[in-house]
Amino acid sequence: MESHLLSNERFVSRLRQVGEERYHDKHPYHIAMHEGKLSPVQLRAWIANRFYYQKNIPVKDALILSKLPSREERREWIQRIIDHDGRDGEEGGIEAWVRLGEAAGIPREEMLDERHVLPAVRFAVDAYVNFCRLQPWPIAVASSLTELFAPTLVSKRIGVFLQLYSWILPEGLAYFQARLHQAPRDAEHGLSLVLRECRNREDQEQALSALRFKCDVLWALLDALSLAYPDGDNER
Ligand SMILES: O=C(O)c1cc(C(=O)O)c2c(n1)C(=O)C(=O)c1cc(C(=O)O)[nH]c1-2
Repeated sequence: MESHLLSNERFVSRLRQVGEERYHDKHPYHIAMHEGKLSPVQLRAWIANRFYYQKNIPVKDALILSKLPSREERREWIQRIIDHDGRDGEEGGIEAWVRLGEAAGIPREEMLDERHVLPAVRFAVDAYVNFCRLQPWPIAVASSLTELFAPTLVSKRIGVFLQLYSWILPEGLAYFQARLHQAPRDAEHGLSLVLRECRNREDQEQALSALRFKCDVLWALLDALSLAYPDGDNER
């Protein structure tokens, strides 16, 4: 393996390359979603399973928060937890995701009691939380850098849902709208921390591996959905 430090420019381009190769927008289930080809059953299954990812995001962010060395860094990072958990007067992303489910016809209690969450989805998401629990914080932060690729996709998804899944009530899309400004801010902050902290090639390679691992988490989630909700099977 090469051992020289990558320039910031080269390092960022390697990080982006990970997304180009294996971000979840390349998964057949995701491609079908964005082509309007998912049945209501398949799309509801995606929403109900992604809820388990959403509810665990602030948990993994709290684990990272607990390791950040300075007050300034914690002050910035804590916003991610507030974005998802909300606070008085702000509903937050988890509640917005429940409302997305309701707009798609999934009763609130069915989202909250996790009855639709597939075992492999649970294992993949738990693996992400545990990765952030166990890894050094700059590597855990690197795993969040899928957020570099999310905004373009989420902005496309708003149009896709409005046009191709018009049976979903448009007020359910508030979650995605909020992410359009939250995700670029989070990605920029995360990237600045990773660039600052990864000061040798080994660290940089670990950060790249962390990002590949995270892409695999998102990919595994869609693999599980493909298996449980194959094309042409609208009964479950
Ligand atoms: O809908 C998506 O395609 C998508 C992808 C990702 C991602 O790439 O991990 C996140 C989100 N959405 C998202 O809404 C979100 O809050 C989020 C937080 C994180 C993270 O790892 O910290 N990823 C993502």
